[in-house]
Amino acid sequence: MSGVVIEVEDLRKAYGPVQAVDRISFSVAEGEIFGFVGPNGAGKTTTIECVEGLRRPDQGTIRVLGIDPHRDPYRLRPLVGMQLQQSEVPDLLRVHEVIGVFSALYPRSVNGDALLARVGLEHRRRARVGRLSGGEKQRLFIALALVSDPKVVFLDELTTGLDPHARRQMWNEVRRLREDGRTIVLSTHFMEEAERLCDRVAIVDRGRIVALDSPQDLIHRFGGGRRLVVEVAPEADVSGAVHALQALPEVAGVEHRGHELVVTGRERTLALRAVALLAEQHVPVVDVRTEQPTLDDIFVALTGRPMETEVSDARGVSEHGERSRGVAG
Ligand SMILES: Nc1ncnc2c1ncn2[C@@H]1O[C@H](COP(=O)(O)OP(=O)(O)OP(=O)(O)O)[C@@H](O)[C@H]1O
Repeated sequence: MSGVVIEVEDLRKAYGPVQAVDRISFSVAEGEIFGFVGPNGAGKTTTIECVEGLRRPDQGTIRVLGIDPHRDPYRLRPLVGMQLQQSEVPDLLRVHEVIGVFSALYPRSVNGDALLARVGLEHRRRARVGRLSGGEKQRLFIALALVSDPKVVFLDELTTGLDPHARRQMWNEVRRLREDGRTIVLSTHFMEEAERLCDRVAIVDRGRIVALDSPQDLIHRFGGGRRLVVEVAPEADVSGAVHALQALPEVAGVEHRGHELVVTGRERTLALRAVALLAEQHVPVVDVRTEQPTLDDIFVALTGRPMETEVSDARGVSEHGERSRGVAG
């Protein structure tokens, strides 16, 4: 199979008039962390669930480990791990009971206690699911996805609703899955998550992949290059310096905003050359900082609009709301 674990060609799925997935093609290599990033309703879950065999596509071919998930679901099932959504595990069950129930679904499963130790939940073995914190629940869901010791793990919005600390812990868990030699496919609303975690990212918008590459290459290709922001003294006359900067081969553009000069370009030497030139021109510089483009910038560059994350924003607000109520009360 030459290291390709997942191959998807021309996937399409509509719900009535809504074309949720519109001609999506991609492949995932063995040992890769592959991410789908996009706003609510972009089609991430539909794509992942078609690949898992949980939803039937209207069109397209899918192979996971060489298996068609719709023709041969029982052969595929033990080879892939799927993270469940919160609501799918009864709150009253205890952690070890949930692991037991899931283990019974597979002909071969890993030791439940070893699995709980692996995700740092051994001390919560007898806790009821409803008593777990958000981060603990997500670790339980990772454990459940690993019950059959799968080669491929799907994680859909694993960190939505978690605080930054728990989110970072989750990232480490996902990295450890890759260190085991597994292949991971995840979806996220969070550009930072995709940037930090994924080897390659498919940016999805309105049912289509609008870009697919490593985060670094996407940033390099669509990020608009480097930005140097130079704060100058209020009394400085910068008109001559602006012209001189524009003449530098490294410089693509110069914008004068209040007391700041924003210098853009692609070369690594941009900052050094620009600062040296300002010194030569005796421009009094107060502060210099460089700004790197992010995947958020890429989304804007590709779609012409910012990535609105209504669900995650709404959850963020309610999280803060709960926290501030907790502090107040
Ligand atoms: N079972 C369904 N029935 C009807 N429409 C659906 C169904 N599932 C998804 N959709 C619609 O298909 C589109 C894609 O939804 P999908 O859940 O795949 O996107 P997503 O990128 O995962 O979004 P989110 O981040 O909100 O989960 C949306 O317009 C959604 O409303």
